[in-house]
Amino acid sequence: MSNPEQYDFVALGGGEAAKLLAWDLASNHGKKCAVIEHGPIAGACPTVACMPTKTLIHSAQLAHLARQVPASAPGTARADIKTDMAKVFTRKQDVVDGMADLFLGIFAETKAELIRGHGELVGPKTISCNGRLLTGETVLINTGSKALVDTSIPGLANAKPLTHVELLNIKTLPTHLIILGGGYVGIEFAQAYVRFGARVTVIERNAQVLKKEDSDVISALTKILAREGVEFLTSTSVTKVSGTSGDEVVLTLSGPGGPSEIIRGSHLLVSAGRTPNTSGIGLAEAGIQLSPAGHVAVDEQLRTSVPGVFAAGDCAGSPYFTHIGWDDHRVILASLTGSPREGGTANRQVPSTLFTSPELAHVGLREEEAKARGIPYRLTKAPMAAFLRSRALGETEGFAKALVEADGDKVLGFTALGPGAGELLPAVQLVMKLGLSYKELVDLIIVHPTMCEGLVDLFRSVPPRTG
Ligand SMILES: Cc1cc2nc3c(=O)[nH]c(=O)nc-3n(C[C@H](O)[C@H](O)[C@H](O)COP(=O)(O)OP(=O)(O)OC[C@H]3O[C@@H](n4cnc5c(N)ncnc54)[C@H](O)[C@@H]3O)c2cc1C
Ligand SMILES: NC(=O)c1ccc[n+]([C@@H]2O[C@H](COP(=O)([O-])OP(=O)(O)OC[C@H]3O[C@@H](n4cnc5c(N)ncnc54)[C@H](O)[C@@H]3O)[C@@H](O)[C@H]2O)c1
Repeated sequence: MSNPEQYDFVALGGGEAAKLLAWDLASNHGKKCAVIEHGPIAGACPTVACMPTKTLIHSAQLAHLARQVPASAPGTARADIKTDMAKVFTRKQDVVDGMADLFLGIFAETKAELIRGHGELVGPKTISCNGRLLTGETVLINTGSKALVDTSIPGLANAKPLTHVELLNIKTLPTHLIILGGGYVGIEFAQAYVRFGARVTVIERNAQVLKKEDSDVISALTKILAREGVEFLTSTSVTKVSGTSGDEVVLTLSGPGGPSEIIRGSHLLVSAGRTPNTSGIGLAEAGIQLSPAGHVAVDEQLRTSVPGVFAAGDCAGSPYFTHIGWDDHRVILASLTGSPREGGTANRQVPSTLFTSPELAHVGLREEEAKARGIPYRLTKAPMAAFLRSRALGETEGFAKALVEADGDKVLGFTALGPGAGELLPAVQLVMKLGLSYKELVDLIIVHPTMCEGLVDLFRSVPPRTG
C-alpha cells in the first residue's frame, strides 16, 4: 500500500452532506477534497430513493388521471388504460442519469475528487480505497443506510425479497405485490403500484400504518388508498415466508384474522425500516464509537468520538430525510469555517412529506403527541375543500390542522393532507422558525386561488385564548 495522500477533507460515502461539503470546501475555500463512493454516483436520494420514487409516483399519477377522464369527459371510456412499465422504467432511469450527469459536472467544476470504490477506515483519519491511502485533516462518515431484512423471520431472506432498489429496476408489472412494512417507503410504493394496475397488499405489524402520525390523518389517508385498491393488513406479523419473489411468495401471517392466515403474491417488497451502513468499514479500528442503535455516535455538532471526524445523514442517526442530510452539511460547514451553529442539530425543524396523493405534510408537534405530553394547545382544523384551489383540482379530500400555543400565539405544529400539501410547509415553517404569531399568516395577501391561500382561513379560525 502506498503512503497516505494528504487531503483537507475526505468523505467516506458519497451521501448528501459529503458532496455538498466537498463542493463547497473545494470551490469556496480552496481545500483539497475527495469523496469515496462505492455505489451509484452521489448517494441514495438521486439514484435509488427520493428522485426515482417521485418520478415513478408521477408516472402512476398520470395513469391514475388518465383513468379519470370519463369523469370530466363523460362518454370517453378509458377503463382499458394499461401502463407500459418498460417506459416507466426508462423515464425513471432518464431522471436518475440526468442527476448523475449533473453531479459529475459539479465535481468537475469544483475540482473535488470523486473516487469510485469501496472505502474503509484503517486509522482514525485514514481511509483505504482502491489500493490508495487517503488521510484527511477532516474526515466525514456519510455512508447512509440500507433496507432492513429481518433474518429472524423464517424464509424471508431465502425468498429473495425486493427492496426499493430492485423494485425501482423491474420493467414488468407485478400481478400481486405484497409489501412488508407500512412506513414511508411501503405506502408510497403501494399507491404507485396499485395505480399501475397491480394488486397490492400492505402488511403492518402496528395497529396503523405510519404509526407516528395522528390517527385522524391516517384514517383519512388509508380510506383514500383503500378505495383505490390498496389492501391493508394491520396488527399483522409474518411468521414464515416460502417461495421466491418474482415467481410466487407465500406468507404465513399472524394477526386479527387468526394465527396462521396464508397470503400468496407474485412479488414481495421489504420496507420494514432501515439499518445504518456502519459495519465492516473500520469504525471500531479507528476508535469511532457507535450508538446503541448502531449509528455513528455524534454530538449536536455531528462530531464523532475522534477529533476531526464528523458523521452525517442516516448513518449518524439524523432523521432519515435528504433535507436533513442537507442541513447536516450546513452544521458541519459552520464548524469547519469557524462559526459553529449554536445548538447544532438540536431543536431543528424536521419537516416531512409523504408523496402519496393527496400528500401528507407535517412539521412540528402532532396533536396526539401534544396530548400524550400534556402540552396545552389551541386547535384549528379545516377540510381540504376550504382550500379553494383543491376544488378546481377536483381533489378536495383530506384536511389541514394546526396547533397554536394555548397561552400565546406561536404555531406549535402543522399537518396537511391534500393536493401538493408539501408546498404549504415553508410558509408555516417560517412563522414557526421566527417565533412569529400565527396572525402574520392571517394578514398575508396570498394569491388566489393557490393552495397556500387556504392557510389564511385555517389560521383565522384559531379559537380565542381561554385564559
Ligand atoms: C425509497 C426511498 C425513498 C425516499 N424518499 C425520500 C424523499 O422523498 N424525501 C426525503 O427527504 N427523503 C427520502 N428518503 C430518505 C433519503 O433517501 C435518505 O434519508 C438520504 O438519502 C440519506 O442520505 P445520506 O446522506 O445519509 O446517505 P446516502 O444518500 O445513503 O449516501 C451514502 C452513500 O455512501 C455510499 N457508501 C456506503 N458505504 C461506503 C463505503 N464503505 N465506501 C464507499 N461508499 C460507501 C453508498 O453507496 C451511498 O451512495 C427516501 C428513502 C428511500 C429508501
Ligand atoms: N417521502 C419521504 O420523505 C420518504 C420516503 C421514503 C422513505 N423515507 C425515509 O426513509 C425511512 C425508512 O422508510 P421505511 O418505510 O423503510 O421505514 P419506516 O421505519 O418508516 O417504516 C417501516 C414500517 O415497517 C413496519 N414493520 C417493521 N417490521 C415489520 C414486520 N416484521 N412486519 C410488519 N411490519 C413491520 C414498522 O412497524 C413500520 O411501520 C423513513 O422513515 C423516512 O424517514 C422518506
